[in-house]
Formats: sequence, structure tokens, C-alpha cells
Amino acid sequence: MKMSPKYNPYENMLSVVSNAADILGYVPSDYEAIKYPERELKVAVPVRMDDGSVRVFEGFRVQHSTSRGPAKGGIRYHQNVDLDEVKALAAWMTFKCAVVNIPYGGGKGGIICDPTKLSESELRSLTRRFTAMIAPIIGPDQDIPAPDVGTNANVMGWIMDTYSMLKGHCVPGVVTGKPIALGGALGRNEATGRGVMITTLNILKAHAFSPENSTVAIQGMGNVGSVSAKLLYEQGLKVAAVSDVSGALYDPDGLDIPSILEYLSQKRGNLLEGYDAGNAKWITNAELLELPVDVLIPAALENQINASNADKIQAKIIVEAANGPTTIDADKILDKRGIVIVPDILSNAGGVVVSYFEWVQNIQSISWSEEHVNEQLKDIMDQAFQSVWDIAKDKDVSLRTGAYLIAVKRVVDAKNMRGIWP
Ligand SMILES: NC(=O)C1=CN([C@@H]2O[C@H](COP(=O)(O)OP(=O)(O)OC[C@H]3O[C@@H](n4cnc5c(N)ncnc54)[C@H](O)[C@@H]3O)[C@@H](O)[C@H]2O)C=CC1
Ligand SMILES: O=C(O)CCC(=O)C(=O)O
Repeated sequence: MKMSPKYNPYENMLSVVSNAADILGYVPSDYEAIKYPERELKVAVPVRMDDGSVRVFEGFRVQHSTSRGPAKGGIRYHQNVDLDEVKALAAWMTFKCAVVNIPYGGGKGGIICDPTKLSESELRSLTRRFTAMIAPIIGPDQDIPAPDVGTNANVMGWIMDTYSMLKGHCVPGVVTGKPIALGGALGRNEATGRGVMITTLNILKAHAFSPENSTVAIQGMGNVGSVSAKLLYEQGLKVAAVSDVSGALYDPDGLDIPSILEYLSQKRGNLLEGYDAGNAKWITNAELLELPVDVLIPAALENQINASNADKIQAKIIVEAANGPTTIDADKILDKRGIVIVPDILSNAGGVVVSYFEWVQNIQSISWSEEHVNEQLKDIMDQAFQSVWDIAKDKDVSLRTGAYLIAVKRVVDAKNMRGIWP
């Protein structure tokens, strides 16, 4: 994925936060502290590769804020990971947890690597060594990792095992998104996509669109994109386009999502390439973003909708499933054009909400049914959507600004109530 040279996700995040702080009437010293991550750890992780050589991978864990609770957020394995990206992702977690009002701060981690080019044993060694190196700053009361791009339940299982071995006892609450057999929550694997589905239905309803008459295009068919596609298809939306790093499929009459998901589940590497497209046609990811659909769901990486394509977007609504898919320049262009954006910190919060349920179950040694998890998730997502919608209408601002008005206030209030010590 090509990043525009000037794009800095951390600066993007800061300018959104400053805008919200201005509207809230804060003076700089009220929110100066939340402009900086509390802690940044950079590690060099040596791995014995299958061919006997040693490679050293660079990794990061950033804790943006612990004012409202332990840091919380995923770990990304991707070749384009860098410190500014991890810092931005950590800060977005702080504001995401605040907007849905769960008792966490924000953190994020990453390793610069292409996990599709590593064998399972290399991935396991990399994960175990990385965990050992970040172990001093993580823990169920300190900082709780989870899956993100390029990581999954298996990786979380290795983190849980390595941390537990270091402590000398089983610590399931150190990480969420684990395999169910290791204390993972039922419903966590689908939770982010389920939250995206709930949010999409909420925004369609708010604009009096019926799901059955709405079309959607989804960029990214990993954990978040594929579950969003499945659940939206089941809700009657016409999923006209989906994509991944290997290309995009488009059929204005709607794709056969169950058949695509079946193909992905059988294919090693989970890529769309090679799928028998039938009536659908292959297009590029750039073309997918500009399709004439009702809803566009970017579910891949940051900086996909930027100043170079914002004036070509034809969707009426964008539901941000990825973190940071829209730059601030694009935001302004889209806003002027009347395109509604449901911001990432609201629409993709389902994952961390169910991670919170997983952690709550782990520390109490109890287990909830999937039905209970999904009901509680829906309640939280609906309430958060309504609060963001109401404040945005009340203040006549975008949904992104509305979400940040709620989140920044909660984080600043907590920070200031705790005070600066000594
Ligand atoms: N996994 C989770 O629970 C959560 C993930 N997110 C965010 O959702 C986004 C996707 O994450 P996951 O689905 O977990 O990752 P994943 O690793 O499961 O899937 C990523 C998908 O994006 C595709 N992709 C990568 N580069 C692309 C490109 N240039 N064009 C089109 N597709 C491309 C990949 O082929 C893959 O289908 C990320 O922004 C992540 O931070 C947000 C909240 C929670
Ligand atoms: O489940 C979690 O703790 C965090 C998921 C995540 O990384 C995100 O929401 O971006």
C-alpha cells in the first residue's frame, strides 16, 4: 500500500484532538499531556530462521495513556509498521475506549515484518521473543495486547503462554483475542466486524436508508472486512465490491459473499486471487474506493482516502472499519461534499469492547455465552452511536468531531482529576 510521503498519522490524530479541545474551550495546558504517549518501547528481536541464519526484527509497544485504566490495543505485524504509526494507533485506542466508555487507556504494538513470508515456527519464535522483551511493561493491570493486522488468535495464544511461563503461573488476562480453549471470549473473533455491521445499520437508519436497498463496497477482506461482509450480506445489503491486497471484485448486482468466504477459508494465505469471478469483474483497490455505492467501508490500512482521491469518492456514507483510513485533508473535502463519515474510533470499537468482556471473564474466571456477549456488544455500540450522533447534531459538527468531543473530555477529565504528581 503506497503511503503519501507527507502523511504522518500521529500529526493527523493530534490535529483532530486539538480541534475537539478548542471546541470544548480548553486552554493548551488542559490537554498538553495527552498530546504525548506516556511510554514508547523499541526492541530489537533476534530470530533463528528456518535456514539457520539469524534475523533481527524491529518491534514497538507504545502506551499512549493509562489515565482511564490499563493501556489496551492490538499488535500489528506488517512490513510498513513504524513508530509514528504505532503512536497514532495507540492514541486512537485511548479515544476509542473513551468513546465507548470502557475502563481502559490506549496502547498499540507492532513488528516490522511481512508475516506472509515467515514460516509458522519463525512467527512463533518472533512472537515469543518479542513478548519476553515487552513483558516488563505488559500485564492484565498494565497493558493488554490483542490482534490487529497480520496477527490472530494463535499469536495471542503464544503471547499468553510466553508471559505465563515468565511469571510462573497462568495469566490469561494479559492478552485478549486468544483461542477459546485458552480463555478467549466467544464472539471476539467476529466482534469488530459485528460492531461495523451494527454501526452501518445505525447510520443507514439515521439517514432513512433501508438495508435491502443499500449497496456497499468493502476494502480489505481480513478479519474485520470479511466478517463485516458476511454480516452485512446477512442483513440484506448488496455487497457490490470486496478486495484485498491481491485485487478487488465488483458486481453492481451484488457479489456471492458466502461463496467468496468459502473460497478464502479454503485457501492458504486467504487471498481473493484465483477466485472464479463469474459475472463479477476484477478491478483495482483504487477503483473500489471510487465506486458509486451507498456505503464505503475501508477495512485495510491508514491513508486510503486522502487529498488525491477524496473528490472522486461517490459513496454517500463512509463507515471507517480500519484505523485512520481517511486523512484530515480528505475529511475536509468529503465534509464539504456532504459525504457522511462514521469515524474509526466509533465504528471499529466492537473488537475492543469484546476484548474488555474477555478480560473481565478472565480476571473473574467466569465465562459468558456468545449470545450474552453479542447482546452486550450491541447495547454498547448503539449507545455510543446515539451519543455521538446527538452531540454532533447539537454542536453542528461532523460525527468525527462529535466522537472526539466525547472522548477527549473523558480522557482530559480523568487525567486532570488524577492530577500531575508529585
Ligand atoms: N482485528 C481487529 O480486531 C481490529 C482491527 N482494526 C483495524 O481494521 C483494519 C484491518 O484489520 P484486520 O482485518 O484485523 O487485519 P487482517 O490482517 O486480518 O486483514 C487485513 C486485510 O487488508 C488487506 N489489505 C492490505 N493491504 C491492502 C491494500 N493495499 N488494499 C486492499 N486491501 C489490503 C489484506 O489483504 C487483508 O485482507 C486495520 O486498520 C486494523 O487496525 C480495528 C479494530 C479492531
Ligand atoms: O481488542 C483490542 O484490545 C484492540 C483491538 C485494536 O487493536 C483496535 O481496536 O484497533
